[in-house]
Amino acid sequence: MNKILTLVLVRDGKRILLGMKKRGFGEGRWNGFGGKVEKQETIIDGAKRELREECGLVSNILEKIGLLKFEFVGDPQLLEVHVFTTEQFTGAVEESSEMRPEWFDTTNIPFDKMWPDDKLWFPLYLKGQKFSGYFLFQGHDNILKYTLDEVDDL
Ligand SMILES: Nc1ncnc2c1[nH]c(=O)n2[C@H]1C[C@H](O)[C@@H](COP(=O)(O)OP(=O)(O)OP(=O)(O)O)O1
Ligand SMILES: [Mg+2]
Ligand SMILES: [Mg+2]
Repeated sequence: MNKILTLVLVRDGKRILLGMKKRGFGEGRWNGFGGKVEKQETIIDGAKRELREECGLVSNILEKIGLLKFEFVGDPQLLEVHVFTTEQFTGAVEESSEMRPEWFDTTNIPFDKMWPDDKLWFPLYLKGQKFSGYFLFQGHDNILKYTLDEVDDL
């Protein structure tokens, strides 16, 4: 069975909020906010919870914009990441034990310090296009092959 995760990208006009991952999977990389969906919660509730836990923001209006599947050579379990965005949120941005948040201009996204797939699908996200992708990784730095499609519905 796939491992289900969420990823939330917070926008404020031309700025995007990213977090520097301080520990665990993806440590040292900028990313949106998210994580594992727990057994008793829906995917969207998991996304809202992770957003609140990791950067202090509360949003009840998350738009689903992408579905990304990741496979790692030698690991039979696929990661299934449900990607959301929001421009409507309350609360104050706060650093958590997992993430150090920072606003970036959308013309200055730090792709060299992000997961390597991000530079492939972020342009679709930034132009408002929904997407679905699959990436086969060798280790955490090399994409061996991938597919990425623009979709109307997720
Ligand atoms: N390749 C790639 N690109 C972009 N984003 C991601 C990946 N792989 C990923 O896993 N992710 C995203 C999906 C999630 O938002 C995080 C990974 O989840 P993680 O933060 O480790 O899970 P949590 O549940 O928050 O962690 P703990 O609370 O258990 O420490 O990265
Ligand atoms: Mg997380
Ligand atoms: Mg978390």
